[in-house]
Amino acid sequence: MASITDTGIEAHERSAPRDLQRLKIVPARHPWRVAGTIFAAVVIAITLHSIFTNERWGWAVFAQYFFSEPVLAGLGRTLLLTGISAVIGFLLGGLLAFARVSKSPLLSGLSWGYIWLLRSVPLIVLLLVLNNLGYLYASINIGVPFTDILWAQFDTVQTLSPFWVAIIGLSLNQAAFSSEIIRGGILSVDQGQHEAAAALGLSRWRQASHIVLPQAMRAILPSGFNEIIGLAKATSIVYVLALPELFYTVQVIYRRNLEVIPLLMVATVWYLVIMVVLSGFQYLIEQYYSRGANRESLPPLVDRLFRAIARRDRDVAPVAAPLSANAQRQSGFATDRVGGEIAIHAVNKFFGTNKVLDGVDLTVGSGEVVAIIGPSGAGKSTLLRTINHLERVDTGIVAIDGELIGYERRGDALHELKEPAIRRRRAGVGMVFQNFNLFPHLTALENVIEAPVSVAGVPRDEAIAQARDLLARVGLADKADAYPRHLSGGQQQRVAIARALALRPKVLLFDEPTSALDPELVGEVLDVIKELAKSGTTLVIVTHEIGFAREVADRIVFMEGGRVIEIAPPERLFSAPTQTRTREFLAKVL
Ligand SMILES: Nc1ncnc2c1ncn2[C@@H]1O[C@H](COP(=O)(O)OP(=O)(O)OP(=O)(O)O)[C@@H](O)[C@H]1O
Repeated sequence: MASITDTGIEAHERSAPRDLQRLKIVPARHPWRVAGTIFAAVVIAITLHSIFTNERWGWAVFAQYFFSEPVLAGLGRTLLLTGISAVIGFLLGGLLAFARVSKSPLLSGLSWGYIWLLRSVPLIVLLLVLNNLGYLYASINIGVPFTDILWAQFDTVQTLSPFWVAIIGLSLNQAAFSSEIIRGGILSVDQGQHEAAAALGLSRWRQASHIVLPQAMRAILPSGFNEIIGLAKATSIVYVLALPELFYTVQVIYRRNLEVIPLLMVATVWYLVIMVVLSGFQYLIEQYYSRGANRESLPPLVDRLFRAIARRDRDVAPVAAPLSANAQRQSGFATDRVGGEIAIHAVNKFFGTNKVLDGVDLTVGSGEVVAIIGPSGAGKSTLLRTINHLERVDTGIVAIDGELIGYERRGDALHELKEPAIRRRRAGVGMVFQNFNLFPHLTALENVIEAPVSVAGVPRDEAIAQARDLLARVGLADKADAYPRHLSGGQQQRVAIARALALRPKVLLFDEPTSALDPELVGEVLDVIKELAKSGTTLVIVTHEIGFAREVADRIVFMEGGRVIEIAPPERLFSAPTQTRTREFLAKVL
């Protein structure tokens, strides 16, 4: 009989691997794969043999012209046209993409019209029209339109040389296509990323450049490089302008010496070289933007190189800025914080015809911990999101310490504030989301310092020291340089809590902070929130963890159908609820 050891593993189960170790491993045979490989090798050998032994390919002529001066000059022009048009095209394309996704119908419409027009007109037609612009407009005037004021005047034909016509035509055409690629990348970024950035108070520009675009790049790069490779080849179309780029140059030569094939090979091999170089760049840039995107880490050397490029080494070297012994020992949060007072009065909110908040009144005192519970669809998350104005209310007011977050009172009217003002007021309200919404391309440390550096203007070194301290407090001192995808769900949520705390908020909102976690990870997040509850920060927690709500909250709010049904301290609400609906709900969940 197999014996049970102290570790609980039966003896025969432990001895089995030892038997297996003696066995020889025989790899599976794949005869068809071998046959296919031999066939492919034979085809390649025959092709190469034919190419290099058939004199008609004219390799001697090829060698004579490959590095010849006119060919190299043509190659230079091709590279210049590709490089300049790609840069202008993608910059203009980026502006068009942001205009297209903007909330201004005029900007969006203008962008749509441009893309529609330029994608419809064949490139060759565009180039020829631009080349004949001098016929339509004899001069280019710079001044004030519809007046006689004129600062400068240029002759169109003289100014627009074939080279500049080619640059303008290729760039305008490229912009239309690349804008759609960039828009696709922007749309691929999860909505939660925008919300997390907004909740941290990041400016529009910072959101776009540091949060959205780096993540969008993963979707943009493969199609973007396709476009650039296409552009490198499409430059040959400028032969219609008699501009001697690579292809036009070899055409001129073979018309003279009739060595068509060798000269076409000269152009082909140079195009192949360009493609190899571009593909190499594409690989490196794709690797750079895949930091943190995959579960697997990058090879250590590549990772170190990229960190050095991003000047992040000093941020993440675990021994360079060790945690102070004091911080290592700390497990709780400073208890001298002054929490904000939240006043929610007569708030109504519709989604279409669905009334999701119905006359909600609630005040939360400074430093109080309030848990909101209720059935699914009760409006709990929506109410929470109105507190930091991620959700606009239709009527009613939400104020923190007497200050309305999204509005300004002028006389009898509430005027909606512009984004920068809302962002400033939001800085006092931290938010932790159900799905964490950490920025996946930034390490844990970089996630935490993002708002202090870019919103509060804290010097970077100071922000890093504070962030290390915060990460230590949530038990993640050793994970500062880990990307979110390399952390467990519970660890990610604790980083999210550290990030929300980094701006020292007066109020902290938790939107079902443990719903996305496996049961064994829930405890570690709840422990951090319990510590926070003692710190004096006002906490509002939407949760389905009834036991936790009972333990941590000063008061429990029960909601249903968009209305607050009952508010009471936990000991009263759970033992003697006054409302029938509360009783029915608790009977189901307790
Ligand atoms: N962006 C939206 N557009 C339309 N309807 C929405 C939107 N967000 C929420 N709702 C609706 O508003 C109601 C309240 O949703 P909310 O997420 O606030 O509920 P909840 O109490 O937090 O539910 P749960 O516990 O399941 O998360 C639901 O009927 C939901 O379908």
